[in-house]
Amino acid sequence: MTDRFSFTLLKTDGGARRGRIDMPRGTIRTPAFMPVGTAGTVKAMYPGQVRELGADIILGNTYHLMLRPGAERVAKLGGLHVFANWPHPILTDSGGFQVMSLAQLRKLDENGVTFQSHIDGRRYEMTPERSVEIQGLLDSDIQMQLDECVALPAEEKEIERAMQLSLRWAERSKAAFGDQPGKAIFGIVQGGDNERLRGESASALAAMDFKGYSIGGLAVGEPQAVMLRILEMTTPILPREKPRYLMGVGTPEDIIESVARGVDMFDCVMPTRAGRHGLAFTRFGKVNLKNARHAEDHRPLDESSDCPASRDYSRAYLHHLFKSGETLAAMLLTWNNLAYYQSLMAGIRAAIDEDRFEKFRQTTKAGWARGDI
Ligand SMILES: Nc1nc2c(CCNCC3CCCCC3)c3[nH]c(NCCc4ccccc4)nc3cc2c(=O)[nH]1
Repeated sequence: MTDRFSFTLLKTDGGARRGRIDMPRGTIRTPAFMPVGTAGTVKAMYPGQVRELGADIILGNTYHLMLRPGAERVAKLGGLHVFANWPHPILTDSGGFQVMSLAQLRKLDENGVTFQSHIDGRRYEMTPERSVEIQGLLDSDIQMQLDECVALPAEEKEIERAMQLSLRWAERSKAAFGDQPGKAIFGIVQGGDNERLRGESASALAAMDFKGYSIGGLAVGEPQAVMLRILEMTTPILPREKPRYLMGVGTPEDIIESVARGVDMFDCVMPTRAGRHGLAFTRFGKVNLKNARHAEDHRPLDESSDCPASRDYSRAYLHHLFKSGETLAAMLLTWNNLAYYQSLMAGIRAAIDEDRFEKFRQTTKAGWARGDI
């Protein structure tokens, strides 16, 4: 065990990196997929199940928790790990991205963002300092600076304004975080789809000596090719010996292509949210179980899987559960999807360990392309 945050780059294979983050609450094997939790655990899953699937770390939801039950109350109840019975590492976002996508009547200025709760209309002010305070009250292990993410496409001057503001907020967030050896705060690279601005953001943040770096401002409406081009020119500017976290990404294909371009950590609501809506991720591709073509298909999603949700239930039964609006539908498909995502990450890590990542990438993508499954 360790009393401080440390990242070890164990191996590289082309652009892909295999690493490990050691923290007081546990070790995170990278490349890592981090399931998104709402009140600190993952919808339709038991914490123990999420852990058994191989998740070393999950996301907590700063925006949601600060509104209800409130960060101070979570602290009074022992912090998020105790509250939600997840004793392993938790990463929290700063909340700014969610404010801009979920809150009403939000106003952003130099000091921060003020908004009204979408739950009860109460007014809040989120500054870099308050965001760090909230993430501290949640007892988050890996915290994010407050930043401003612009949706794409956007004007260059708008992207530049938001990127420069985010750099000033990076300084304030890091100052507010201070020195907490067992925890980390990450800077967030912005700059939209503009390579000059991305370079300025990444270089300035690298000089601020954060313990890790998030790549923000992507998966916000740009084509995948644009996201990958930005990754290609951003990761080489970031310190090699620190972890890179691509925020909000993504599909299995996004993940494998981003690993190839030097990304270590991922989060996305896709496997959990899509699972609740009937979309199954498998090694053969995606299956929409609400589609009538599954109504009499006795095959499971993947008979060779070691996940009961993928192996022990027919597509016909899953189709029935979704058509009937049964709770078990969301439980089984969330379980299948997280099992698939974690098995993909385990396959990526093993492939890098054994110098066969490129072969793994081609074989895995070919499996998805099998079409009618
Ligand atoms: N600070 C910050 N966060 C970002 C996030 C939120 C990452 N997930 C947090 C997580 C916390 C707990 C609750 C859930 C969210 C992003 N998510 C996406 N794309 C998602 C694209 C997407 C993918 C699938 C479905 C919907 C949307 N781009 C993002 C860019 C940024 C960014 O620049 N700055």
